[in-house]
Amino acid sequence: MITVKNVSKKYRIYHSPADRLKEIVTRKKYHKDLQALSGISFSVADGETLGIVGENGAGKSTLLKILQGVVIPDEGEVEVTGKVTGLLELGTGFNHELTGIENIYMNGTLLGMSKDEIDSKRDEIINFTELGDAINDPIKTYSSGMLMRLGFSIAIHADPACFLVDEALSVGDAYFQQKCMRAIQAFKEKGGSIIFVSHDMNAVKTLCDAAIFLEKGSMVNFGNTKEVVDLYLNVILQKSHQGDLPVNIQEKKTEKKYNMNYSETSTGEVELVSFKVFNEKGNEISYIESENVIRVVYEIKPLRDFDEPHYGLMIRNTFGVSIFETNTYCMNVETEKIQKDQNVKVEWLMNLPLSPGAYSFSVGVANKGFDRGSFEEYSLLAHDVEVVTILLNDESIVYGGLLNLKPSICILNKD
Ligand SMILES: Nc1ncnc2c1ncn2[C@@H]1O[C@H](COP(=O)(O)OP(=O)(O)OP(=O)(O)O)[C@@H](O)[C@H]1O
Repeated sequence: MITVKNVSKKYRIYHSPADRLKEIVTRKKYHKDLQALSGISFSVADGETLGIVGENGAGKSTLLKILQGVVIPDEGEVEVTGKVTGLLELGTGFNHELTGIENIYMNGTLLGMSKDEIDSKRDEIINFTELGDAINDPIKTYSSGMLMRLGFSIAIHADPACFLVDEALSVGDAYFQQKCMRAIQAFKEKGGSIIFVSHDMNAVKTLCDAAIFLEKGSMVNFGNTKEVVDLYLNVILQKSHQGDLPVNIQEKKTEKKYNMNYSETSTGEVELVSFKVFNEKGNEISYIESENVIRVVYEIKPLRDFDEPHYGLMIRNTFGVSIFETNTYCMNVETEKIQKDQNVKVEWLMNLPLSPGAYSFSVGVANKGFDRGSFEEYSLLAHDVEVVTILLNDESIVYGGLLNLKPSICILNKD
């Protein structure tokens, strides 16, 4: 169990090391303060995974360092039952002149392991790294991926109560990253808590039970992962929008025109008038068997003229993970200019080879596309306007995973 109460941290920024000295000698202020964290409070129960999201410089690493005891907060308290270890800033706690094995002893001791404990886990730690003979070489010869393998292996074997995971994990190759994720999952199943910092929103949604959105050191939101991540993505969208009007985020509650509660990021220049899903026979549906064709129809009302409008659709699973998303710009579909109050009906026809479950639909309208799918103006993003349940198709093969890729297979029996 981790409890963080009202934690704040200020850094002093000096232009040069000389300013630090001048300040001591003259007792005049030669620094400016940077509030890296203010008034952060949350708790993480045993077996729970908490995600932390936020833009660069939001204070995520500072918070992790405080939890690990590497940085002392100016105010507030952190209570941890047990040990906190993790993979922060590759190479911290390592001596680069020493070998991999020597560093296991040194770093293990720093993480609170006794010599006997390290002796007993030494082979397990080495085997997990799969570094082979390189474990006897000084770690100054290691690549960042090799350092990460060593750091992760020591940290996860140090018997922590809470494991901190940040972007350092991403320097590992795909094989080792998956191995780490399996080890983290096993740690969680044994009742360990995890704090996960990532810019990969799909990973946060899949792994975390709750999430925190940090902005400029303050907690903007703490709670349901999907809601926190959606809010974060909406804020990012607001910042990429270059139009004259600001994009506002609102929680919409409407009469049953479409789904009851959905969140909308909008400039107020486009309204979603209706949203419906039909089967092949033209009946409106809220459930359908997998691998059937659906027709999605939505109508929008522009409240101003658009020169280069584009229309998008996104399908997400119950974790909020995007299963498929695209738009007319990405599909190279030419669209016509639209004028104020001239409603537009957009129809999508597609097959849904998705595994059984509930899926939500989101609608986007933007103006002036560029690059591989960015827009100058994000006029409307209405999340989760409708939910459709996909039922098992008895005629389908039995498969696991998110969707049926309908493979063909060829087996050659050699004599
Ligand atoms: N040792 C330090 N001295 C001075 N300022 C610092 C120090 N460490 C961090 N900061 C500042 O504190 C703020 C928060 O930094 P932090 O590294 O915690 O952000 P972050 O959310 O982890 O960012 P990123 O996503 O880029 O890793 C930033 O403005 C950063 O410049």
